[in-house]
Amino acid sequence: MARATRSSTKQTTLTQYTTSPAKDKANGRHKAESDEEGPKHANGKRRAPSSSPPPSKRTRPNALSSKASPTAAANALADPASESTPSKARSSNPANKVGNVDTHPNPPGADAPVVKDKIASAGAGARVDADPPVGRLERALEEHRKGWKGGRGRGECVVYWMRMEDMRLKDNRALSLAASIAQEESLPILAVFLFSPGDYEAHDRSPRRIDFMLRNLRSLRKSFQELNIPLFTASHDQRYSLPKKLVEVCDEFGANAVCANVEYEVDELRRDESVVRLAGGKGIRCEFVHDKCVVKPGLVLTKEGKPYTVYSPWLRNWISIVQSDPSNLECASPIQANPSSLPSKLDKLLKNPTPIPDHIPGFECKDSDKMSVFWPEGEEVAAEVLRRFLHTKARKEQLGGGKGVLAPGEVEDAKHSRAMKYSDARNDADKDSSSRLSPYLASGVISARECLRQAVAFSGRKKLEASDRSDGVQMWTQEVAWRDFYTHILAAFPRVSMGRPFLEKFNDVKWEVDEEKLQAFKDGKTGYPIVDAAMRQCKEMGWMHNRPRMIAASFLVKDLMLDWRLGERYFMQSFIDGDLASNNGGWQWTASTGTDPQPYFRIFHPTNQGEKADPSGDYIRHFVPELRHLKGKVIYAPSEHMPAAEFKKLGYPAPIVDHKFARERALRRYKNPGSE
Ligand SMILES: Cc1cc2nc3c(=O)[nH]c(=O)nc-3n(C[C@H](O)[C@H](O)[C@H](O)COP(=O)(O)OP(=O)(O)OC[C@H]3O[C@@H](n4cnc5c(N)ncnc54)[C@H](O)[C@@H]3O)c2cc1C
Repeated sequence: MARATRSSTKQTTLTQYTTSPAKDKANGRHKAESDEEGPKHANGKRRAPSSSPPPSKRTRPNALSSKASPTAAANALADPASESTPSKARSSNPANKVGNVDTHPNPPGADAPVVKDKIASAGAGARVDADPPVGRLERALEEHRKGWKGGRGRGECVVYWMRMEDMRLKDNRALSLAASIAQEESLPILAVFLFSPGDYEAHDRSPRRIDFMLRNLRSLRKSFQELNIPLFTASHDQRYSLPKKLVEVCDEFGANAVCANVEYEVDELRRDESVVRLAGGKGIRCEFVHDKCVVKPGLVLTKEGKPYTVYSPWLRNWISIVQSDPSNLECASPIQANPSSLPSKLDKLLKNPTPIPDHIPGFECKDSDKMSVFWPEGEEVAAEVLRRFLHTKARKEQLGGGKGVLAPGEVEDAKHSRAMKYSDARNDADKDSSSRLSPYLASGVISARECLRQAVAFSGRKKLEASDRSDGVQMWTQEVAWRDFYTHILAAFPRVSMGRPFLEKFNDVKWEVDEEKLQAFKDGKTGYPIVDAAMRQCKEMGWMHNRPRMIAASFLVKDLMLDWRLGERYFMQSFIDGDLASNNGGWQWTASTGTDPQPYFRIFHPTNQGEKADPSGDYIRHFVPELRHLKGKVIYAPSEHMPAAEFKKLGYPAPIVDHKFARERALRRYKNPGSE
């Protein structure tokens, strides 16, 4: 019988979603922030980030009426005029249609207008922040639990609804919970995965991310089969009616209960709220549990009980919560196999599984073979990627995709491993200095808890410590915490995912509209070698080292003066590790519009940044072959250092913008949003 120990199936509930954000004046730091240009105070210190003005008025959350009918809830979710995450244009895919209203009115390629359409109004943003969807889901669950009078009594299974952010069997809270309910009710587990192209489209999912999802799902199907657990798959085009589809599947297989891990994007939370009402109305027990973050969003609060908006004090609080409550890092109970004899429908499904397609139409991954080498799928792979980070040395030949994250030739050396050297080397893009776990964490192929448990065990400490930035492992722990931080921000201030800047005062910053420059940026042809190497790494690997991500993002926003949302979107559409919270957080930090952002007057110099991020120049040489014969400093700014005729022979573009001019323009426009 599939089962798990209930005690370790952590089922956390929301503590508080406040009605006004903190005016947190504490001075937080983002990684690698000290080498930008910018005015200094007389004491030599750079100015602290400006504090973050909240949307002016917030109202108390409206408790959802317990009398709301399932249909009403479903209709509310399906209302195209509701403040859901705005969508992008892709095609005439029927998924774009809600009733007769086309939710994606712009033709593909018209990037600038599409981004405009993705921006919710200030009012809509403030309203969604005032009553965040995660709180609404929690309240719906509470009502559901209170009103629960037992299920159908004669159900045939318990459904674990897997989604694209929790693609693992190990340390999976919703799966463990499903297993424990199944054990109590003496029922088998059924795993369900519903493909939702409309959601992938609305969230700018990249074909590589979708391909990675499909590859992992195939690997998981085998693991499920070994446990006699059938996996049901189906594709559903109308994303707003996905809750209905799920409940139909539950009905078809006679499910008593359905369990899933919470996803923190606005649309997903609204969808799940609808699932609770629809399924509850049919006598199906519903459980959504917190799993993505180490500490549940809503738990790390200021003394005033408000969400933090600055990283450093948030981190201190986060660490003390993790240290004082070991259950935060506890592994969810392993599940056991289903009984050998299954109800006939499940038995049939186990023997004749529903298909996992090669691709999802509209998301064909042209370089799937290459991606499978760079980023192989599966839980064992993720575990080995983590092990190598902790135990093996950095390699120059691994700066690109090479033979992938599991390329042979690794050198075991726990004393000088990438983790041990992380404090000093994490910003070096010219070798594999970081873990490269982000694709696995973003798809939930490994849990953040597991990463931290392994890091603690490796360090020989008894508990998580993360205060010492000179200690590689502790420093890395703080990076994993950024993932929690940005998810907490998304949960508490959901408007950030609706195109709204966290610092509303920067909403009016004037952006350029320049398709040619945008294209040059995407193609890695800006004439700034470090930016071009970064953008070509993105094209080549579907991934980028963190430092080049920051440099490239800064170049788009502050040098080209193009809307940060264009870059946010392009990264999501390109990366295999696309995660809405981290991507949005990274872009808003760089654009100086986010929580605890890079102050607007500190502008990366793309040439100096090249020298810092790529001290050997090998990163540029690898990704920009036109420059592979250049030696010394010339590689960071060839047009400046070489005679014009020599430079021309390289076949490499001259800079598409003058940095000095661009810097002054950015300072002007940020200082007085709305002005030229
Ligand atoms: C503009 C921009 C966009 C970004 N978009 C994404 C994205 O879509 N998905 C994504 O996972 N990360 C994103 N990041 C964060 C970061 O760049 C990547 O997580 C990191 O480069 C992944 O490499 P790694 O796994 O080797 O990281 P490591 O340095 O080994 O860190 C370990 C893990 O910690 C987490 N992490 C580290 N730094 C950050 C950070 N600044 N913010 C959030 N999480 C972090 C990641 O899960 C990462 O895998 C973005 C950063 C910027 C500046």
